Amino acid sequence: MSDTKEKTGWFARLKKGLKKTQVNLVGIFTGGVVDEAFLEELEFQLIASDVGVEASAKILDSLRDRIKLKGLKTQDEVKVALKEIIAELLKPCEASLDFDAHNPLVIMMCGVNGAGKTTTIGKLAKHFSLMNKRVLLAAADTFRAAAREQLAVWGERNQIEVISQDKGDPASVAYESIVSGKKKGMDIVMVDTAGRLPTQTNLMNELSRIQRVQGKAMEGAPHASILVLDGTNGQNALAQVKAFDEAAKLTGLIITKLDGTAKGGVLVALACSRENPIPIYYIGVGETIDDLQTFNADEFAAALVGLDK
Ligand SMILES: Nc1nc2c(ncn2[C@@H]2O[C@H](COP(=O)(O)OP(=O)(O)OP(=O)(O)O)[C@@H](O)[C@H]2O)c(=O)[nH]1
Repeated sequence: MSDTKEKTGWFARLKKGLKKTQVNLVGIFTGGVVDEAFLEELEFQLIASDVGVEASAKILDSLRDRIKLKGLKTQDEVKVALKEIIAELLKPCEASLDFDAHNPLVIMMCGVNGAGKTTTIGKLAKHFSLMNKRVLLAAADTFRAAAREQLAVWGERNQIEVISQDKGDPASVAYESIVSGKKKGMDIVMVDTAGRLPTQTNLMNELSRIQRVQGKAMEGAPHASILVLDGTNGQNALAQVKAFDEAAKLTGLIITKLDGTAKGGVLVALACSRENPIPIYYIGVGETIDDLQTFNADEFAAALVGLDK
């Protein structure tokens, strides 16, 4: 995830992944004049990319100021300014996990059904073990047998230990995994939880319980409480963040499937949705392990408007 060659490869993948979102946004930069009609069309396309009405208005205000201040004339100049404004808005969301803060670092993943939790855990576990971290997985999705099996098969293939219980209590799977992780000197314990909808009150309460119980196994656990969001959900992500934050005290987000959607602008909406936006740890633009990378505001903004870094 670090050297320049890998980074270049990732940027190309990110740009390709965001193609569907880019198409409409980039399509309006035809080299014509920068007039009111052009700016209104740009605002419309931002809204269509799920940037949201408020965030789009904010971007356009800043853009108009910059056009005046810097005397921008061409659409190319406006595109660069647009990229800079989006990058500035996204910057507060940049964050990385602090692997040295706790031993083990306990990470809990939650989200709606099919958001990509289990596959993301698999990709991250692999990334972490390539960083020479010892990883333990807790299959606290006791609801769906297939999810447990998916994690078990994956763990076996990658020589990563997975703790699970047949029809067990998810909170106790999480608890026991942390105790075991401490005993075995693991660096990271990752807890998978069952998919649930914000409207399923009993399941959201269960998530709160899974979260609370971890603190009994280790002070401050889970140290990272991550909501995995399906990028194709667009603006619905905002409601999911609110509900899961209330239930699981989120520390960060991972946004998957940005390759399958024209709604990639939702990251800007998330960044603008509150004064202290929830950090974005990783984003996913495909099915392979290399398609999940740390979130970088500059790269994302450039890829979104179809510019090079
Ligand atoms: N195209 C694409 N597909 C992805 C990405 N991330 C995950 N997926 C796919 O999304 C599907 C659902 O992923 P899962 O990991 O099973 O989702 P989950 O959240 O664990 O599902 P539940 O256990 O039902 O809640 C799988 O087919 C993944 O391969 C991504 O970034 N891009």
